[in-house]
Amino acid sequence: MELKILPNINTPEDLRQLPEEQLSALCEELRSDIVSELSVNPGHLASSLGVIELTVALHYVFSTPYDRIVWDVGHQAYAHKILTGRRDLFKTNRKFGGLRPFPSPDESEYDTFACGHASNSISAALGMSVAAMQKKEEDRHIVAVIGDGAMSGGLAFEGLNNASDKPNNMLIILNDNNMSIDQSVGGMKQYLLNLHTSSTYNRLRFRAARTLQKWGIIDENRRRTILRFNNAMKSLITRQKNIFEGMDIRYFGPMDGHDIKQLVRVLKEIKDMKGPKLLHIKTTKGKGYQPAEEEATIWHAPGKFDAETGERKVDETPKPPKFQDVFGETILELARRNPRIVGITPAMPTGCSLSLMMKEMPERTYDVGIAEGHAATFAGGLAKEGMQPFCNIYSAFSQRAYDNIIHDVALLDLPVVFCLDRAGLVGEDGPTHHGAFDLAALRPIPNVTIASPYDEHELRRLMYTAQLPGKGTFVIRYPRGRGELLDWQCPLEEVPVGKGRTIKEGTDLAVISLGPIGKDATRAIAEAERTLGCSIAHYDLRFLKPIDEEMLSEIGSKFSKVITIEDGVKAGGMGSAVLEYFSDKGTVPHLVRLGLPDSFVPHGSVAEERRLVGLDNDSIVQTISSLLKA
Ligand SMILES: Cc1ncc(C[n+]2csc(CCOP(=O)(O)OP(=O)(O)O)c2C)c(N)n1
Ligand SMILES: CC(=O)[C@@H](O)[C@H](O)COP(=O)(O)O
Ligand SMILES: [Mg+2]
Repeated sequence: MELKILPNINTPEDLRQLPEEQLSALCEELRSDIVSELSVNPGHLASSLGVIELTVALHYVFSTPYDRIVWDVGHQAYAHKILTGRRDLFKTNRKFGGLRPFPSPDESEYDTFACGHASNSISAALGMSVAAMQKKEEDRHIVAVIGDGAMSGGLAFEGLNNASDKPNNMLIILNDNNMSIDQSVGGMKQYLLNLHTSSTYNRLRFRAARTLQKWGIIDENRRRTILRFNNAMKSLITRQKNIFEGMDIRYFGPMDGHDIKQLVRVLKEIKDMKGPKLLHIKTTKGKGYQPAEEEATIWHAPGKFDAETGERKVDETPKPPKFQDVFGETILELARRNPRIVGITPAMPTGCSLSLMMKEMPERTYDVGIAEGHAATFAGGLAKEGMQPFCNIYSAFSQRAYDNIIHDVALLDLPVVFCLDRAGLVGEDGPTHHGAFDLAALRPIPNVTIASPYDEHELRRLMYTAQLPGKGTFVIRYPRGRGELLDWQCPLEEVPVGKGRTIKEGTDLAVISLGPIGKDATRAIAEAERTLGCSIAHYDLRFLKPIDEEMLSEIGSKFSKVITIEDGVKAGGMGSAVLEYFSDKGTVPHLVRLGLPDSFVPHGSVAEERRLVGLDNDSIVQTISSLLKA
């Protein structure tokens, strides 16, 4: 498509100069631009396509950046980036050193808050709205844009609850495409579907009030009073329980979120209304790009594709499985044998491959929505009554479940297996999504066993071990992406809890690793021995907790130089645990800890991120070389 309007839009101010009649054409140009760019530079496609009209309308009607738009998750904000002066840089989106994966105030004054983890927009926008009132900035508008999936999160409800109670003028836009990454689930989904029935009533109400104003029968103030009064009357007459209205948050909609003309009109009408309000728009995830509309889950983040044909570029050569698939296949295998096993995911069934078990055993699998804290406590309840839950949560999102794991699972010593996927550096999703903190955060919690597999076989064995009787709360963390074994289907055997393994003997120095980064350590050790002519021992700790004191004692007696390698923050992580052990014993070797620094690691490929933090092959070899000379 030839772009005629978009190249002239460098800021939202340029957009606001356009006549309204051109907005629709601009939306089509944005759509075409995003599809063509993402076909070669992958990212979150379907959600962004679904909010193009909304994005244009918001920047057209509101005075951004003075007015604040708070995006929820931020995976839908590509049109926002393009319209806010970042079109030229969009080809660097998600690349190392390039545009950030999600809106970030560090990057642009149009990006107003932290994005990446779902359901925070209402709380953040409420804070901003209350701040505007405190500062007497009565003319500043604050808009939160939240999806139906994110609306299922507990934090969103907490924000709504508070919004109805504190004076504020916030506008919440509920972008309802009836999809999360997978199918939307739960009562809120059903509730929003039912709300559709009130749409005709709302349309008529608006039209009637506008006509009365046009005819000069009522003025603007009166029209607003009537609309407000009508809302109250509607509740009285129909006793229809609209949860938002019931909480004194004025509700508008649902309306077609792709009708740019109507969107602009309605936003203009409601923007200056006082008090909290919610505009419910209905959109289609993937709008305007047929393959994405048809299979929104796949096109949530489709990888590279042919923009013309919609054919995804999938490399078919045989490869080792993704860790998530080893989890998915193994839990299914275990569940066939053990009828007490149930699977839980907070909104990531495809992402963590619990979908495999869901297909065969829908009655024993639970997608609980974007609700990590609930997922953990729900698992606790199941375990308390004798079930054996496997609760799979992405490591970064498990931060939301910290107290639930402590209070509702570990404290009761309940046998829940937490499988933390995407542990360690995740690549292009960047700092919000790196699984950096789980080891350090979970280590101090009593009653918890923490393990990480060296490879796919170990993941299977650890999963088998974790569901055996008496194993208590058990955490298994593993990374995003593929392992290295084509023949990953080993027999399911018990692993001795709290026992590490010697991968190779050596004499000059010991390397202790935890998890699949141990494979990288194995390679670096081989290179160091080859190039430096040294002999290095390699130990796979396997369990962070209970830590293998016997193995550490042996290492302490044999080596004065030790390197620890982990794919998590150094502060409080595995290296810290090893140091604590030696310190408690009174003999501390010269110990170098490799891991993530005390700073947020930016986005890029995993290889680039590892290089940056000193966890790539060359850095490990270099560290070995330096320590040998020390
Ligand atoms: C706390 C948290 N849990 C899970 C995710 C993963 N996630 C990202 S987008 C998304 C779906 C969001 O659905 P919705 O808000 O409806 O937006 P849509 O993709 O439909 O536009 C999920 C589950 C996340 N980013 N944050
Ligand atoms: C925006 C978001 O949080 C998810 O879409 C996330 O990017 C998924 O990550 P994976 O690609 O690792 O499943
Ligand atoms: Mg949605």
